[in-house]
Amino acid sequence: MPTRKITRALLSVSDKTGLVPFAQALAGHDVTLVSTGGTAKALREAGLTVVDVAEVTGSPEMMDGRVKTLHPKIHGGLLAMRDNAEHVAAMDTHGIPPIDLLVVNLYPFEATVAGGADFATAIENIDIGGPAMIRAAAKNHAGVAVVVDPEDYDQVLEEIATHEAARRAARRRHLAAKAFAHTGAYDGAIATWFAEELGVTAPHKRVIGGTRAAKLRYGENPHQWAAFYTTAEQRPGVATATQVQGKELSYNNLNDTDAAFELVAEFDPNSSAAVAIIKHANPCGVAVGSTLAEAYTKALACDGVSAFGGIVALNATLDAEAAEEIVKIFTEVIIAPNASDEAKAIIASKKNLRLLLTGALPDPRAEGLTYRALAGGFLVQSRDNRLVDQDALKVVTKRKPSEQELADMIFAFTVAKHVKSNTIVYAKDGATVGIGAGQMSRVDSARIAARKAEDAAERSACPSPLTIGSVAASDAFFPFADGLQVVADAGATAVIQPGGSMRDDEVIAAADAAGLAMVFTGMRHFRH
Ligand SMILES: NC(=O)c1ncn([C@@H]2O[C@H](COP(=O)(O)O)[C@@H](O)[C@H]2O)c1NC=O
Repeated sequence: MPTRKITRALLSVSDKTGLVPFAQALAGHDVTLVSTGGTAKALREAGLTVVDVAEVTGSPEMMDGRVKTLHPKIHGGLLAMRDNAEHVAAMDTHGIPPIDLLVVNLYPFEATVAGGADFATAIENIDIGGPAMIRAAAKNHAGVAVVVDPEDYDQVLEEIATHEAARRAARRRHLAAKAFAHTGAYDGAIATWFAEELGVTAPHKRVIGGTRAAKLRYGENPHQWAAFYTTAEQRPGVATATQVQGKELSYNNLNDTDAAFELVAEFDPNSSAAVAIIKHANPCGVAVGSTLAEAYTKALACDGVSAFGGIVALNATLDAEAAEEIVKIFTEVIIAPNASDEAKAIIASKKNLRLLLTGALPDPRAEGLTYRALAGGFLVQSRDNRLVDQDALKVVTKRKPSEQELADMIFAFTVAKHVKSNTIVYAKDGATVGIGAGQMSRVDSARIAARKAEDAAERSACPSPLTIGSVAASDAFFPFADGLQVVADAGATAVIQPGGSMRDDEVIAAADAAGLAMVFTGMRHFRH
């Protein structure tokens, strides 16, 4: 069906960005403007001639705006098929003027609830007339162009100017698809809010709405396409960050940077500077220190080989001293809450290096959801926002840990929470000295971590691996004493683990026999 020239447009928008110049351009093409209360007022103030929706419907806006456009004279004008004789006759009979262009954006429901609105205010911000019109126009895209995003205004003006029928039809399909995604995400946000209000954690249906933030060059591998979508959550991190410099971020960069920043945010910047270096979403070095430079140097010493091409996350403003250290080796991404001008200038010497600034750290204790796609579905769970506190630890061995051991154990367990299971993390003096990640056997993780510490010692001409005199953290209990024995053989003097194995007694006995101090957290941190 050949698309009709746009001669009549209905504009009803909450976000009035770009509205006036767009409407002026439409008027310049002799398009009749029909509009609702606030939109009409804005257009008239700009000197434009507007037909009120109430004039078309013969019915006033009523019930605090709950009913404005919900009328056959509007919906008939949007839904009538232009090439259907019966539809056209119905328009004639009932005095329904066709609408060729619909420009609607919705009541800002997500922003309203994000601002802490009460229940009644949130309900009033559920747009009804807008989505009804959008869906009607999108269904009838053969006859109506539907615009839900001010970014598309120029595209429509171009369509009007060029009158290229074939391209116009194709574009209208794209606009319709975008419109349905828009109302779908809008309703998804309402449903999610409603479930939260009711305290329902696993509602019968769940909709995840996101807005494309970037088309990525490729996915995890070059033969996979990928894009990055952001939600309304506003959690500081890759989704909210400003990229100060560097190459375009890749799929893997985004995934790794997210892991890095979430890990480093566990450490309160008021207590200590913290740095995490991440590869393939696992840390290859994490440390705290009195300065970021000190923390970075300590983190790098853990596994300087793996750190090459890594992601560096910092829990405080990147300063010049730390920047000088970081640029000494090839790094893909730096993420920090902020950076000093001096630090930015130093990073600028590496033009490909991406620097992301978030303005804030994510709150590791905040509630939220995490998702994982499976074949034919997805898993949802609450975020792992917990961490054992020192007072809840249970000493299970004859020997009690020293203050230093205790501090290192909490540090190591915090890091272990962010390492793929099974994990064993050795730490000493506020720095990881060996990390075993993602093994199918806990014993292997313990061995790999110890082996990596040996390699690091060899590289730095250290007489012995730093696991000697270290503490070890295990993300989950030791099912048998064998894993604990590896840790003891590596020279660790204290162990932190959740406990809860059927064979805890055997594990405790092995720890006692080796003279280790061991504490149970009662809390597991699997991460798959
Ligand atoms: N009730 C209706 O018939 C109705 N029709 C359009 N709206 C919305 O009213 C807003 C624009 O209102 P105004 O032009 O008064 O600023 C738009 O977000 C639009 O989606 C409506 N409002 C809510 O449902």
